[in-house]
Amino acid sequence: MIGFIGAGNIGGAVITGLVKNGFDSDQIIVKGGKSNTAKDLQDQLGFKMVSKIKQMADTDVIFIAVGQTALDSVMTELSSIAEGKLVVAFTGGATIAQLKKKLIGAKVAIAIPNTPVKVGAGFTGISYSDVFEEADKKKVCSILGYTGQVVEVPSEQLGILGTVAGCSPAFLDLFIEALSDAGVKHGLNRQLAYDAAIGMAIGASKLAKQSDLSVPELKDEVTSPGGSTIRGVAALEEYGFRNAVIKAVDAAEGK
Ligand SMILES: NC(=O)C1=CN([C@@H]2O[C@H](COP(=O)(O)OP(=O)(O)OC[C@H]3O[C@@H](n4cnc5c(N)ncnc54)[C@H](OP(=O)(O)O)[C@@H]3O)[C@@H](O)[C@H]2O)C=CC1
Ligand SMILES: O=C(O)[C@@H]1CCC=N1
Repeated sequence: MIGFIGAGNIGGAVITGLVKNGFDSDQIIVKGGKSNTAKDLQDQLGFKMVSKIKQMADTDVIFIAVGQTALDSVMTELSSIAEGKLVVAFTGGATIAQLKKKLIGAKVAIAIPNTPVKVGAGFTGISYSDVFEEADKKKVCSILGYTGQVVEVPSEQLGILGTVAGCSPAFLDLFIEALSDAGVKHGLNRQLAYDAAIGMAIGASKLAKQSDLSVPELKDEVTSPGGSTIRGVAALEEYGFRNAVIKAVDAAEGK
């Protein structure tokens, strides 16, 4: 059995990705918060729910999907049943030391999934505490693997990886929205503009993943000499697109 404490945006996305991609919902126990969010998801996906964390004693892996403000009280409640379990927190800014201190006897890890986990196309960075054995890592990856790629990184790189993969769906959504606005400005209807922008983002990403060419070489393939694309690229650079993206990452990192 696996448990989730919190089923909000990211907890709910991971649970949805698991169940929609074949993980048995009977093997999932969820403890939700104060609102109906977790209950509403249960109505769609059919997992078990409990009202107290101590009722999750039968689980061997627990995912904590609450924010920083709730983390401390959740860990206090979890500590009575944590021994021997694998506990993976999604909480941004949490540290392995912080988890280890409260969850005595548990093997702790921190993971930063991104919202595409919901459709099995996620990218999750994960850092394990030193007591994690290969078999433990395999167990966690075999679960999160239902939701997409899982990549282990040293804990000092988890923050930036979490920003580049975890915050950036919002940045890409902003780009898609802006591209669609531009299409509408030039006469496309809104739906067609979104279909074109989203279809392009999926296709260009798939090409970048599968092609032998590098990302700049793929860009060069689109920019015909004297053509329209290079004029657009030049305008993006003139308005600081690359710098805006780097500054967005700096800001997300608190720098
Ligand atoms: N959103 C994202 O893309 C990502 C978020 N994260 C991190 O995950 C954490 C949560 O973010 P996010 O999902 O966006 O936030 P949400 O507010 O959407 O979800 C948090 C959930 O925690 C629940 N909760 C609060 N207290 C408890 C409790 N004591 N027991 C059980 N559930 C509880 C809340 O329930 P209720 O509202 O019903 O009280 C809420 O549904 C943050 O630290 C964030 O940094 C990490 C990766 C990606
Ligand atoms: O905005 C946040 O804090 C979280 C971390 C990664 C994505 N969302």
